Amino acid sequence: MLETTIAAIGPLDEPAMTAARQLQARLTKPAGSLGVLEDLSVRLAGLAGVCPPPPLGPAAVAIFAGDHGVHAQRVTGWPQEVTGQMVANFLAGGAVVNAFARQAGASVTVVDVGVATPLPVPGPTDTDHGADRPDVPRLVVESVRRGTRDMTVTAALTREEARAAVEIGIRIAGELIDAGAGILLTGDMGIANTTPAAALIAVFTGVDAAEATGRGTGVDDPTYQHKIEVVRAALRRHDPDPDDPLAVLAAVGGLEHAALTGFVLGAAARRVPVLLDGVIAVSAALAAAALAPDAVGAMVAGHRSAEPGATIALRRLGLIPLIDLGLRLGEGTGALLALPVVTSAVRVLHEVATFDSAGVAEK
Ligand SMILES: O=C(O)c1ccc[n+]([C@@H]2O[C@H](COP(=O)([O-])O)[C@@H](O)[C@H]2O)c1
Ligand SMILES: Cc1cc2nc[nH]c2cc1C
Repeated sequence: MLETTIAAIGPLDEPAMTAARQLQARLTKPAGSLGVLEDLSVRLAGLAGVCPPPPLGPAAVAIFAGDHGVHAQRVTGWPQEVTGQMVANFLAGGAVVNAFARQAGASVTVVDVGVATPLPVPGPTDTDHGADRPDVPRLVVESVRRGTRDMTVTAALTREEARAAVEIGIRIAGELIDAGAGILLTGDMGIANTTPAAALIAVFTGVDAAEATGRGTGVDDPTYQHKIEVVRAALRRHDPDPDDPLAVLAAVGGLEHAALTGFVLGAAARRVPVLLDGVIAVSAALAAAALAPDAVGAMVAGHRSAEPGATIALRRLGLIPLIDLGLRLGEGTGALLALPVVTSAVRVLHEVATFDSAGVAEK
């Protein structure tokens, strides 16, 4: 499934992008005055293969949740149980992501790819009502294992586990698109997951652990220095080859990072835009780009996370974040805030009059 997905990912359509650029030049506004939105509209036309690209249709956020063996190295101030407890909060509709999803009109799907603790939520039969109720968060349990292994001791995942998680992400993307989603948004939940995100960013971009690592949920100075050393130790132990992205995900990744990699690939293969959230999403996007370089065409950077690694990853991907509000929450919150910017970019191509049609004089 991974191989067929990668094979289905192709470049942006040049004629559609040319048509979008020409249309932008005829709309009743000074050329270039919509800045990044103009480039975004051109890329979305290239992804759809038609200008204007179809209106985006329903948005779906998928929150991939997992736990991390490296939590044992004290890289975060939060207990591991918070991952499962927040999953319950997402399903109850009480998290920030739920408030933002209601504001944006997006559905919420929570995917347990590897939460360590038993979920304090009702069984699957009590939660599958979400399928026909887009306003109700839905739980999908696809646990590969109950948390990764400690990457400072051994590989976080086997290659097979990493592949399984990637393929879950591909499948979730396909299911959401089949159910009508026109844009996918990434979300993540996993106490300690900024540590593997930093390691992935260091491997795929070649920067030092100290540059890729941030404070995550907000650790103090000694813990931050220790966290950098933990990332460094994992990189030294595994020395992962960036040309073998599955091996990188297995050595120093996480189950939600791997699933997000697949989610991005799945969107790209179906030529549906995928709006990236924070540092976990962009670390997974680097893995997706390493597996399929053309997948970058489907990626839209929702925001610039406060985590320093996010900026490094976005620069490598050549993506400009749509908003920059100092967010560092995850869950998909930054992607949801950026959603109206993306829909507005498409709306411009559909709704704005041309100089000719509106009788406005040109320069
Ligand atoms: O999205 C981000 O850029 C982001 C930045 C910092 C923290 N987070 C969230 O916080 C959790 C991980 O933080 P930590 O400090 O435990 O590694 C995890 O649930 C992430 O969703 C998310
Ligand atoms: C409370 C809490 C909520 C979160 N949402 C995403 N990551 C999180 C981490 C914590 C600690």
